[in-house]
Amino acid sequence: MASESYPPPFRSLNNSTQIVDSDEKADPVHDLEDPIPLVDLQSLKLGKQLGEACEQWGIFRLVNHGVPPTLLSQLQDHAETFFSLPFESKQSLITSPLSYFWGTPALTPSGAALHRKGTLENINLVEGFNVPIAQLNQFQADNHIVASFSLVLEEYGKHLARLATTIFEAMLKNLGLDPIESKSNLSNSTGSVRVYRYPRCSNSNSAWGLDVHTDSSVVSILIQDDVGGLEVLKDNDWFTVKPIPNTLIINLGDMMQAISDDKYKSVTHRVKVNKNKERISICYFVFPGEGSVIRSSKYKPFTYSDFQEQVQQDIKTVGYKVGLEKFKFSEAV
Ligand SMILES: O=C(O)CCC(=O)C(=O)O
Ligand SMILES: [Fe+2]
Repeated sequence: MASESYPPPFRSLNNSTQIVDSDEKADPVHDLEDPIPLVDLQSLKLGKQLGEACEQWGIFRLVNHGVPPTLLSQLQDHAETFFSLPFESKQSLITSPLSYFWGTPALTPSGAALHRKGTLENINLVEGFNVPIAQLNQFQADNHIVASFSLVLEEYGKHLARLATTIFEAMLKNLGLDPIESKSNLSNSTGSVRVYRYPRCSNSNSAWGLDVHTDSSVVSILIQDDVGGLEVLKDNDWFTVKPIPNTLIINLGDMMQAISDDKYKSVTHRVKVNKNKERISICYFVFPGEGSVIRSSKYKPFTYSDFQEQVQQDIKTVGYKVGLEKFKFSEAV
């Protein structure tokens, strides 16, 4: 892979003079066959499988999801082609309402990278671009690589909206929540796709692809290539989310944890970089509608924009996202 495709600070990551030490980071990771619960979208037992996975893990693997395997492989091929373009071309080709970023997954509402307090010595080894799906039709793509990628993303976006709605409705049913009252807590017009590339890094202990975090979304829907690196926390143990072709990974985010009154978990996860291979993943995040208030017994009523504002402020001042804790009834704001 031509190193000029990488953001400049990533170009020395495979420098052979770097010390390569053991593969293990501080905490051990369980590398079981496939620990992640499986949910079959076509199964009559969907509600039961889903409820258990959401309560115990906050993440599950979705099968029989109806996204054609050809579409999934097209997405992967387009992402590889795009990321291998020179860094400067990627910066100039991705224009508003899309945005290109690297070094952090934290973005401002307009899509610019939001660098944390005390950063640069502490960057995440990731580059990507953000695509607000509802605004994709406003994107002027003059370059043919980007234009054909955006058509594939538009097609994928329709499947993602369908899946997010189906899963959300099944979760509401499982929680015994009123589907009409809770409907606005998921709005597909807020959906955005992030396409990521994680560089390979000979010293994979030196930095993370993505630091430990929870997603702020209602749900996130993720596909990954065959490299692996995503790890999730359950009951103080880390587990690898293996790459399994044609399966989708569904993560619950902070909004869903609050909507469920803490019955469901917003899963804690992180991404490790690989010593030998770069990795591509494509993630969809969907949020409550604008002005939609989340009410529960654990948290003060809040909207997603209240939450997002608080997160941005915390990243700038404390250096990390504090998250739902800030909205707990017992917390002083
Ligand atoms: O790349 C991945 O596997 C996960 C990405 C992720 O966790 C995120 O964007 O929030
Ligand atoms: Fe995440």
